[in-house]
Amino acid sequence: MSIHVSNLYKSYNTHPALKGISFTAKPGRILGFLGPNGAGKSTTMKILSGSIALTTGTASVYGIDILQNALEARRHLGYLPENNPLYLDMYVQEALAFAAEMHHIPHKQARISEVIGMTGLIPEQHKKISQLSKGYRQRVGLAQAILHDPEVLILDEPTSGLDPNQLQGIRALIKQLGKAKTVLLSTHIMQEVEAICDDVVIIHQGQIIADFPLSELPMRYTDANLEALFIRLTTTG
Ligand SMILES: Nc1ncnc2c1ncn2[C@@H]1O[C@H](COP(=O)(O)OP(=O)(O)OP(=O)(O)O)[C@@H](O)[C@H]1O
Repeated sequence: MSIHVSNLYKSYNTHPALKGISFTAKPGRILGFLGPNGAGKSTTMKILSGSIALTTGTASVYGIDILQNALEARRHLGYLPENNPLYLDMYVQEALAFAAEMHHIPHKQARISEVIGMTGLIPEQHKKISQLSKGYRQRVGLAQAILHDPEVLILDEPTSGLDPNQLQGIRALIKQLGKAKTVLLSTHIMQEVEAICDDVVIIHQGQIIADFPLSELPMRYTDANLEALFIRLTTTG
């Protein structure tokens, strides 16, 4: 019940980006949200985070309807948007203090220090964001997303463009976070899904074409692995 999407439609002017999608992401599990470029992943995540409006349908975060009670739904949600927009001129501590202020977090400095520790930012915490490597910038984005300790995390391609060392660190962090939270994660890296996700939803041309627990892949499909299944489902029909 942590993220529930029901019959969701979204059109950009006349272009239908989502054509009635429904799925559920469950607490304590990481859901890999997969699909080719332009399938509708970011659109879905933006709607859930309240960044853009839906056309029709319903969605809830932590049991709270995102239209009827948008502010309350957002309190329970941490969102890392695609391309992780950050204020490059800010220092790490400053950016987190700004985010803490927005969320009205009590004992601000203690929580910032805690999150800096959790996200492995201690060695970089006194730098400007513009001085950080891409991997550390992702950590700042994640730190901002988890600062208010939301039950639900929406991460739009959190590992894109990272080198293998940075990848490993960020994946370990997401896996750790996923033990206690509901995580909806989009990625194009099938290996990553196999490494950290519990559930898989595949979207293609604005429609859900697969929705299953990863452990059931061999029982449900004859494809050799997730990549083979993804390619078969998104290049036919
Ligand atoms: N602001 C917009 N205006 C018009 N069309 C848009 C807009 N944003 C997205 N679209 C279109 O909606 C569809 C879904 O796009 P979306 O960004 O949700 O896909 P995605 O699955 O996140 O893709 P990618 O993997 O490339 O990030 C695409 O056809 C895209 O061109």
